[in-house]
Amino acid sequence: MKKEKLQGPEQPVLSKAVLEQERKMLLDLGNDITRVRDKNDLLLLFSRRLKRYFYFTHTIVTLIDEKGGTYTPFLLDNEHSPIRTHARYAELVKARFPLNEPFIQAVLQANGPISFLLEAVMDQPGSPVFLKVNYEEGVREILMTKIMMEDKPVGFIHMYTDKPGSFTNEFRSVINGIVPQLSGAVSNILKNEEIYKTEREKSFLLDFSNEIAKVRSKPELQAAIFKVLDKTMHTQLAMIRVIDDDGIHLSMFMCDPTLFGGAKAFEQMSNTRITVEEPYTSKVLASKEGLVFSVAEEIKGGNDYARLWATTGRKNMYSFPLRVGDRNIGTIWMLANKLSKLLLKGICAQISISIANIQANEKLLAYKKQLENENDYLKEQIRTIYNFSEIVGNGAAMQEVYRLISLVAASGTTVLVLGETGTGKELIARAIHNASTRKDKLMVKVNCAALPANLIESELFGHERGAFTGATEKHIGKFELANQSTLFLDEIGELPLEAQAKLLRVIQERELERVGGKQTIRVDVRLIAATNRNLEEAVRAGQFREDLYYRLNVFPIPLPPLRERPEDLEPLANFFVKKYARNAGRKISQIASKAMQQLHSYNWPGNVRELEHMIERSVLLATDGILKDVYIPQKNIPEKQSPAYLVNRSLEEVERSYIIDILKRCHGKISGVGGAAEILQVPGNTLHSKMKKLGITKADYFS
Ligand SMILES: Nc1ncnc2c1ncn2[C@@H]1O[C@H](COP(=O)(O)OP(=O)(O)OP(=O)(O)O)[C@@H](O)[C@H]1O
Repeated sequence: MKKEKLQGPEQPVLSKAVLEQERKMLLDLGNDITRVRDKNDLLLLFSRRLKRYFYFTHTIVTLIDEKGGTYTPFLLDNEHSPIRTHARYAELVKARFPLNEPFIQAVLQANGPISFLLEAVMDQPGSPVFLKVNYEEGVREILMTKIMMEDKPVGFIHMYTDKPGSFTNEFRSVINGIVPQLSGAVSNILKNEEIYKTEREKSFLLDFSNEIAKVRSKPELQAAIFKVLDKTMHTQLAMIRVIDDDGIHLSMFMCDPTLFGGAKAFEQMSNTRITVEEPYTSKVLASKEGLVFSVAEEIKGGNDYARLWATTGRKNMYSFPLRVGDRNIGTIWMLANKLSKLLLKGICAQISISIANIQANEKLLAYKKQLENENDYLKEQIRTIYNFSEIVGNGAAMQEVYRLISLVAASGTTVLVLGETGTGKELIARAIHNASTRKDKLMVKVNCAALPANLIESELFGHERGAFTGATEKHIGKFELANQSTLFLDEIGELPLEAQAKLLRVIQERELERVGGKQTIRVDVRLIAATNRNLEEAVRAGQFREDLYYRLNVFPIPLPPLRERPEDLEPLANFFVKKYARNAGRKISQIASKAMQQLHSYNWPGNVRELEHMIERSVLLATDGILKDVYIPQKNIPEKQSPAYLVNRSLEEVERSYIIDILKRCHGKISGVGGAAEILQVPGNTLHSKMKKLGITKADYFS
């Protein structure tokens, strides 16, 4: 060590006047300190007071870093410091000076203020550069004293003069007396700063948390992160990597592409899929509160990434594990000179939750999409496998019908199709049959309403030759015909009570005897019954056996009337236009919107059958390629039809009105003596089919 001029710390003998001076100064300073709001004001007041009594150029306060090892400027005298214009000033005010060098060690070991001639110490090995800089600006001597807090040095007061010898005994004695007060003030400032910083950080975190709570998607999260890093942390995101579902790999989740100015190396790096074992990543993931990598140190250590980091001019790479609870979900990387740990910790916690939410949301959306696709696929499958292609209508009501069909079709369960006349009950029965294992055999249909009461049994169960008058041949009944297939009992509600009892027995026993026969015949028949009647009411009215009702009502499929599924009207109308235009060899491709409106305004008591007939008629009457007119039934049709009324009506309409008229006259009796079929001179069955074709229901002739 070069020879240095050490003054004090021996206690000087002070005159009364000096003591008085010191007391007054301490008092003044005490008052000042209570008024100080800004930390630099403290130093200014201190300098000004002191300058009233002593000569020196300027003063600064440095603080020892928390972790020790260095000290750094804290309070600056921006008014008087001669080095403010020095080229290295900006560097000096931010610098960290090591504590383990002889100059500052001498200060630490001294029991009070200690002064040095700069010339003597500035060139010593390890001496802080501010000594030389001050010397270059004309400063010649420095007086230093420790600031103590709870018996520990926390910093230093530096006082400088351009006139060696300025730091007299009196001066040093006053400084010595002032130090405890100054320490208290510095300590208050530090505490206040800490509180203020914490408050500010908390408020930033609150703002960020509010912002991030609104985030629903990755781009929104990116915007929120970029904003907080830029505005609050004054840094940029280098990268966020998230751990893949396999728990091993990490993929790039987000980065700020502007940070490295589109460097190829970054692109390469971000596209590389790394694992949790990658040395840096594993260190970060294992760390409790993140790691800071010094860019310079990393370059020295041969870290290739660090060369890229250095291009930003920032000193450190901050990396934090992204965690939700105890689970690591990724890592975040930011380049900065200095970042607040508390703030980083809070921000990373929020980012972690947000990423986890977005991932969960993305998974949910993907799952939903997959379910939707599966649903579409299954619907399509149901339609193709079960061949519902001839059934038109895709509205919610029909979807439910298709679902029920697909549930029941493969089983042998008895099905009861319920719905108004013309809603498509037979179509549904066929669809069930076609989707069942019995599809290779024909479905057998019996219309229970169309059979004369005395023939029903024979029709269903067959008869032996000579069983009754007219039974000249053995007759195989529909049940036997439908063995290993499906028997469709249409209009089951019309079955006479006697036949109901027999039917019940066959259903229960799965065996029958032909009328007039002795032999028991086992049958394997799947039953589908349909009715437009309210069977429960019929049971209550004693018209339908309760036990049979329960046997049939195993799996009911209700078919909604057309007026309750208007969404199906247009597809159905278009379907029938195509069908009947093709049948008639006509080129009609669409229905005019006015006609469609008319269709929608009608409430379709005869349901799809009525619509079908109306379209068939309209197609035949159409004059060009667009169906402009539909023939909606007129209400209040006069009882007596005048010839004028018959004008412009189709043959079918006239036929329909005529049959209804006759049925009305016969009080609804179709076949037998005095029945409509007799008057019209056609067999009962023929009249029944005709009525069905023309959509004539009981409502027409009983009204
Ligand atoms: N969804 C539909 N898609 C295509 N055509 C349909 C549809 N529903 C009914 N139809 C047609 O309407 C007409 C009447 O249908 P179906 O005979 O099945 O009705 P229903 O309910 O059995 O009538 P009823 O009670 O009078 O016996 C048939 O020509 C049928 O093809």
